[in-house]
Amino acid sequence: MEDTREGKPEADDGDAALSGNQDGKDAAQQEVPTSTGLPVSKNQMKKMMKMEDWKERRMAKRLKEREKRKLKKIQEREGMPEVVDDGQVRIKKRRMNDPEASDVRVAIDCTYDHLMNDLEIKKLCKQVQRCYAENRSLTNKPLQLYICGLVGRFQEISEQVITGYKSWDVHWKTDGPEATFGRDNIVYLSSESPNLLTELQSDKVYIIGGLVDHNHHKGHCFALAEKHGWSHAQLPISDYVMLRDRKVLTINHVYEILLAFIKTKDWKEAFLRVLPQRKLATVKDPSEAKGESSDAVTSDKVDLVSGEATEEGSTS
Ligand SMILES: C[S@@+](CC[C@H](N)C(=O)[O-])C[C@H]1O[C@@H](n2cnc3c(N)ncnc32)[C@H](O)[C@@H]1O
Repeated sequence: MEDTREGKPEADDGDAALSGNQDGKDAAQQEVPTSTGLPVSKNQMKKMMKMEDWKERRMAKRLKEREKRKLKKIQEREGMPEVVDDGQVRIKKRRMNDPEASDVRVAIDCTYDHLMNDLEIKKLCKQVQRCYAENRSLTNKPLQLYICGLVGRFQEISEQVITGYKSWDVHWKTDGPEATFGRDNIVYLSSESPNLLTELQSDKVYIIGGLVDHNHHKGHCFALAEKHGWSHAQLPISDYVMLRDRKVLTINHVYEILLAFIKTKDWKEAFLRVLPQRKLATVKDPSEAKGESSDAVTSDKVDLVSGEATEEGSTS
């Protein structure tokens, strides 16, 4: 079994960091605000970022191994070609202009710099990177992936954490969604919307809020869509599966669900493919789903373990 302790940074010695002279703090010990509102020293923030880095590397390694196993299975089943380049074996990746690519447009709206600290923007970059990797995977049919708001801290941090992002096969945009696509073409995705998404149309652009906020800004994107008069919709989760807790998903899970839906044309299959087992409480019978309309929107606010109504929590 993999030794997950390998390369793990030292545990947070926040107490030590805080035990210095509080009056004469040096630069490294100065406090910086966090999204929780609790101040932490620069040292602690550095350690948190290091720990985060380590977790991401470990996760990336696992994902890579999982992807390798997945691809091997596909190759065995479908005989997908491996491209041999300078003696290196590479797996051919999908491109957005492949003949089999979808013309459905999905954009990640990265205009929320002002609501995130550096660590959260870094997580956003990683989730965007995951969306891109999934878009290129042979297991999927690529969507037209747009990334809006490539300016400011999002751009600076992307440059630090994503090697070679400029040459990615995505549509990079500096403006926000309305300036890029026009008000009438937008469907902003939000778990708070009372509308359920049923189909994906090529004349619309489906916007995912690029906001990693651990739900500190609950309902922010929905309020924004309402304010600007943009159409909005939530994924039809409640019609097909019951979640253990909240239905606010990560950016990459939302993107992967859209990819899976484009591939399978089946929402239930898309949710089951993407949502982690631990998130699922139960799977609905499709006949139950038929005829359920927006009433179903409220049904997953019932905790299936306790049977009580829950306040949606936050991890995204
Ligand atoms: C981590 S969530 C951000 C939550 C944030 N508090 C907000 O106001 O949107 C990232 C984005 O994923 C999309 N999203 C998450 N769960 C969703 C759901 N159940 N249905 C539709 N979109 C969802 C939304 O576009 C959301 O802005």
